[in-house]
Amino acid sequence: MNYNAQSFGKPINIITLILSLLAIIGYAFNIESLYRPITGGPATHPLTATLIILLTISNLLSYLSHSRKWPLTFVLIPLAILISKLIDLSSDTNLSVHITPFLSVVEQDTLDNKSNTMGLNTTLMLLLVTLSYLSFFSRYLIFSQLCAFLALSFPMVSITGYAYGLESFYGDMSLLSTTFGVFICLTALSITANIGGIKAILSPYIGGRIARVQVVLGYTVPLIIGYMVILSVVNSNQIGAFGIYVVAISWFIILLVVASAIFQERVDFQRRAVEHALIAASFTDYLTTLPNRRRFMERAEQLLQQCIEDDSDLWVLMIDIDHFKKVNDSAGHAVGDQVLIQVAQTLSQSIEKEDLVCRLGGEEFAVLAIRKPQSNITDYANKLRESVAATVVDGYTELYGKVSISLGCSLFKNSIDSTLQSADEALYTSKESGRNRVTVYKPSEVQNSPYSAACKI
Ligand SMILES: Nc1nc2c(ncn2[C@@H]2O[C@H](COP(=O)(O)OP(=O)(O)OP(=O)(O)O)[C@@H](O)[C@H]2O)c(=O)[nH]1
Repeated sequence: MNYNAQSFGKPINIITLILSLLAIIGYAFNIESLYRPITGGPATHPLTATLIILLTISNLLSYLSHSRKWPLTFVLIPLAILISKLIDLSSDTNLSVHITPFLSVVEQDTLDNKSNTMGLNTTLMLLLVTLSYLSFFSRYLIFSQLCAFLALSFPMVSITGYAYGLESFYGDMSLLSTTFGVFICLTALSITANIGGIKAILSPYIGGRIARVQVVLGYTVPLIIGYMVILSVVNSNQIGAFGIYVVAISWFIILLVVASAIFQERVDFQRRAVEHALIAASFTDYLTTLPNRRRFMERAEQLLQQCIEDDSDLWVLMIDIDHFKKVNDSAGHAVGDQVLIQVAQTLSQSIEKEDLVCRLGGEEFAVLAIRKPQSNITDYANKLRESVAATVVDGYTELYGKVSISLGCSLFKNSIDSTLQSADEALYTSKESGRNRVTVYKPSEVQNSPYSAACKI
């Protein structure tokens, strides 16, 4: 068994083993209080204690040894005993009597009219726990969890009986059997704690936290209200109290659901806000707050569709600050950052409303310009260049002069990537031709020369 997340089962299993051993010691040394915790109440039958010991040992072995042989053996023995017990209960045979330890004590108790039997509830509970272990060893994990969960309902009914003083609820199940019944069912549940409902309840996240509170409140509150109802029915025969009980429980469930919805909504609201912030951050350049390359590519696809629909042109303008290394070297990296921020601001203020400017990285920017005829694009690019040249950057321009940029423009071709590449080639031409200028990529000329002609306006 993998006990990483299921570790809560280990100590419970050991406590269960100790309790059942105490019951056996009670039989061996004639200490009745060890197997009959309430004087005159039901006793834990020696066969019940023996079966619990076998099941707890199986559980212990499963995480002590790597082989499944021994844990399985310690489960198959209880299975055989429990089947014989079921046959006894259904057809008046006495198969299990032959394998009952301390039979003389049991027989004496029967003669003295003291309750000491292994009833149907205990048998079914232990059978379900055994099936839970068996299906776990056979890797039917959800079925294992289901069996353990169903098994737990038997001692829970018994607990309710002891709490309310209703003998018919606990019947032959002693308080001790009820206690280690709960424990062994929890141990059986713990072995599949990494999956299904148990995993959800134990989760450290919101769902698990809400589920744990709901499980605890959902059991204790109706139990307490029910106890008060029982008292009022017994003391003053007020049958109407049951009606109040039903209404109280219904409102309690509604309250629980509403409280959980409020809590969930509050946490989910924070999660949504963080999610939006993360999405925005993933599309934004951290320094200039301009859209980044990722947003550029996404927007390019959208604008392209628009341009196809209204049969207009889509231009890509590649922009690079000239000699930016010198900016850093002369004025320092912090001033270099300020230059980038100011250039970004100028560009975003200078482009037309439906266009987009982004920082591709380093000192490189790009503009997506739509609905501009070829004759206008050079003017548009030069307008951007002049705006940057007129930009004042505190701590730089007054000492080192204007900031200049070079631009390369390309009309959309087969894909955004190839258009970027063409614009980059045009930009390279601007740089080669002396910087602080605009070059428009001309496909026809590319066939003869690697770069298009530069034009300084
Ligand atoms: N301050 C600052 N500098 C950056 C940032 N990103 C890139 N750089 C610098 O930008 C400079 C780019 O230099 P180069 O690629 O040689 O280009 P250049 O000096 O502008 O020369 P040309 O492009 O040929 O005109 C490098 O020194 C990088 O360290 C940034 O976010 N902040």
